[in-house]
Amino acid sequence: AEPHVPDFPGMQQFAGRVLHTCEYKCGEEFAGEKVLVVGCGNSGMEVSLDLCRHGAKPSMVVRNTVVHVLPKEMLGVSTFGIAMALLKWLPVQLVDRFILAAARLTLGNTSRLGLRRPKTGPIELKNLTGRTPVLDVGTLDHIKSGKIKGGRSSEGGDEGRGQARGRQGGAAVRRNNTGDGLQEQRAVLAQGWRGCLHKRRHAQNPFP
Ligand SMILES: NC(=O)C1=CN([C@@H]2O[C@H](COP(=O)(O)OP(=O)(O)OC[C@H]3O[C@@H](n4cnc5c(N)ncnc54)[C@H](OP(=O)(O)O)[C@@H]3O)[C@@H](O)[C@H]2O)C=CC1
Ligand SMILES: O=C(O)C(=O)Cc1c[nH]c2ccccc12
Repeated sequence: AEPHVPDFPGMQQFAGRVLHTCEYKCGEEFAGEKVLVVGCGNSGMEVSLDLCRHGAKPSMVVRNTVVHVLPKEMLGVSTFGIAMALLKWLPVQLVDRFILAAARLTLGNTSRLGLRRPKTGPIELKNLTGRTPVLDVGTLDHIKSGKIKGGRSSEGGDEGRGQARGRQGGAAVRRNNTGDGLQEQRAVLAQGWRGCLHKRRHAQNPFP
């Protein structure tokens, strides 16, 4: 797969350096800097957390705010492992209900952070559309405490996916709508990858 760097119009207007998550190594070099992170998939969440831990000030821009965030582990056991084990005995819908109850207990109500859950459960949704849940490794805590700022890209949202990707990403970078008016010095694009996996995922009807 290849890094997905949409060729969007706002990119030229962004004064700082832009890099893709594949070029991102460690948050150390970003210490003290405001950094824009575009995309809230697993990479965007992990990069934001790493930046935060290294004293940078990440702001995330999110296009599709309807997403399942699950704890990566529950009491030290991988959520994915638990889900797979339960699926041997129980139907998908029931395992989804269990996972969601556990997520609610450990992460709280994610919609208060602007991340609303899809109506379909995480495993069923994965089976239907290929969209994987976002596995939280501590990023949500920093979003809650305000150390990681969140903003929604101005255009589009939960519909108009696919074709409009580049344009919306442009708007996201241009707008810098995360609060204090200070321009981010650098942006990390966490918009995923282009490859066979991507094509397969978007060939089917996207959620909902
Ligand atoms: N520890 C782990 O388990 C990890 C797993 N991974 C996996 O690797 C794969 C790739 O992950 P990742 O690199 O995060 O990519 P993903 O495809 O999972 O996430 C990309 C994110 O960028 C957004 N995005 C894409 N294009 C645009 C655009 N033009 N404008 C604004 N937002 C945009 C997507 O939003 P939208 O939903 O709107 O399309 C989505 O939130 C995934 O399967 C992921 O689960 C990656 C890192 C760690
Ligand atoms: O991104 C990964 O590594 C996953 O395994 C994602 C995933 C797919 N289905 C799940 C059910 C519960 C927890 C994680 C996943």
